[in-house]
Parts: sequence; structure tokens; C-alpha cells
Amino acid sequence: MTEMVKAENVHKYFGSLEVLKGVDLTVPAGGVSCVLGPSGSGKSTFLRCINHLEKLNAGRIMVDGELVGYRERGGKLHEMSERDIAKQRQSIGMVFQRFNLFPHMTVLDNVMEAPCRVKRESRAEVRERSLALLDRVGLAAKVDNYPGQLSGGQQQRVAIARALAMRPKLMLFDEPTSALDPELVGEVLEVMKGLARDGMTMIVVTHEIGFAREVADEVVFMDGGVVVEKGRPDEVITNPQQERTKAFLSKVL
Ligand SMILES: Nc1ncnc2c1ncn2[C@@H]1O[C@H](COP(=O)(O)OP(=O)(O)OP(=O)(O)O)[C@@H](O)[C@H]1O
Repeated sequence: MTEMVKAENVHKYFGSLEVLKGVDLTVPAGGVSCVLGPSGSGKSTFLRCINHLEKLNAGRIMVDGELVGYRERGGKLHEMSERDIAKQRQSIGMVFQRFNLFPHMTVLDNVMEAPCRVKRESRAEVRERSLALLDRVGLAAKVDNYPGQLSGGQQQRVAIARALAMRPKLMLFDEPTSALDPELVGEVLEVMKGLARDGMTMIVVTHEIGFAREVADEVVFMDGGVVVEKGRPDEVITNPQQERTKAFLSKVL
């Protein structure tokens, strides 16, 4: 099994508040992990540590065999150079609750922006790839529109295409459907299911239990900065063992 993500004993503090208290997670290449848990349990912070948006205070994270961050408790952080961080971030796509597209740029230009600016790839190549990606997320007819002309679900699909345009080896989703009107959630989840079928490695923080049940290879339940329980969906969702998992699921199911 090739490990795409291996996180061990990750700790994160904001001031004196310990938000991650020793989180472990392994995702094999091509695997999908869905992270569930109540608000404030540290799910977003954990994703942000993987993507260098936060620095961990202790523990270790590897992505595709390369170190993201490492620190012995109380010791010095293994510092990656800014250049190595930038390079690694290019291989990790992230989709947030809020899509933050550039409002003054067309859908196509939003998708092309990062590969052209950051990777300096040829515009012609990026354009072809971006058009194919927009077709894949069902937005071939909208490439010349501006984000403000699209629904929330369409904008989130653009955000997914934008992340994919960088050809990531790992996709992180942080509650990608939480800001959407209920009738628009399904179209975004369908795109994500397609990605999973195509073998993309994904970590998905979500409250969509049905999606987790259908798509996840592993479901991870976090509460209070720790992984309370993890396993296959039929274990964690259908037959949870821990009281905290049962209490959470009884509220959301
Ligand atoms: N930059 C920050 N500075 C201080 N505290 C923070 C910061 N980011 C997050 N926190 C706190 O860390 C805790 C965990 O937040 P986090 O967003 O990781 O949880 P979550 O499980 O993703 O919750 P939600 O489902 O509401 O997004 C919360 O108490 C939050 O207030």
C-alpha cells in the first residue's frame, strides 16, 4: 500500500487552546477518508496542517513520502524551505466551504489562473486542460460567464475544477457543501463521487453522512481534538462503538 498521507500524533495549539491532541490518520493512494465530527472538534485545523496553512506544534505529517511538518514535543519544527512548501502545496488541492473565485475573471480564467501564474505552464495547454475540467464538472456552457452569474453549486464546481487544474495528487475538501442551498448539494457531491471513482486520493470533512457512507473507504470521527473512532463506513456509521460517536450520529442522522 502506498501511503499518500500519513499523520502521526499531530498536536496543534492556538495560544493555550489545544485544538489537536495527537491525531493519527493514514490515507493510501487512491483512498477516500471522510472526517466527521461536531463543530470545533479540530477537523478544519487538521486539514489546514496538511496543506501548510497551519504549522503543527508536535507530531509528524507526510504527503506522498515527503515531510509536511515534524516537531518533537517542545522541540524545533522541522522547517521546510519556503520553496519546498510552495512546491508541495502545488500538489495538494483544497476546496473550502466558501469558494472565493475571482469575481472579475471568467470561469475559464479562474481555472487557468494558478497553472499559468504559479506553474508558468503554456496558456494553450492550460486552456485545453481547463476546458476539459469544466466539461467534467458539467460547466462547459458556462466557461465565459462570471462567478456572480452562477449558482453556489456551480461556483463550487468551478472551485473544484480550479483545484484540479494544478494536477494535484491529493484533494482536501473542507465542508464543501455546507454553504450551499440544499437543492445544490447533490450536484457538487456527484462531482466528488466521480473524482473518487477515478482514483483521486481525498480527505473530505463533511456533514453529509450519506456521502461518507457511499464513498469513504475510511470514516474518521473526531471530537475534542482527538480521533475517537475510525473504520469502514459500515463500522463507524452503521455500528459505532464509542458513545461519543453514537451521540453525534443520533443528532445528524
Ligand atoms: N486561527 C485560530 N485562532 C484561534 N483559534 C482557532 C483558530 N482556528 C480555529 N480555532 C479554534 O480551534 C477549534 C477547532 O476549530 P476547527 O475549525 O478546526 O474545528 P472544526 O471541527 O473544523 O469545526 P467546524 O465544523 O465548525 O468548522 C475551535 O475552538 C476554533 O475556535
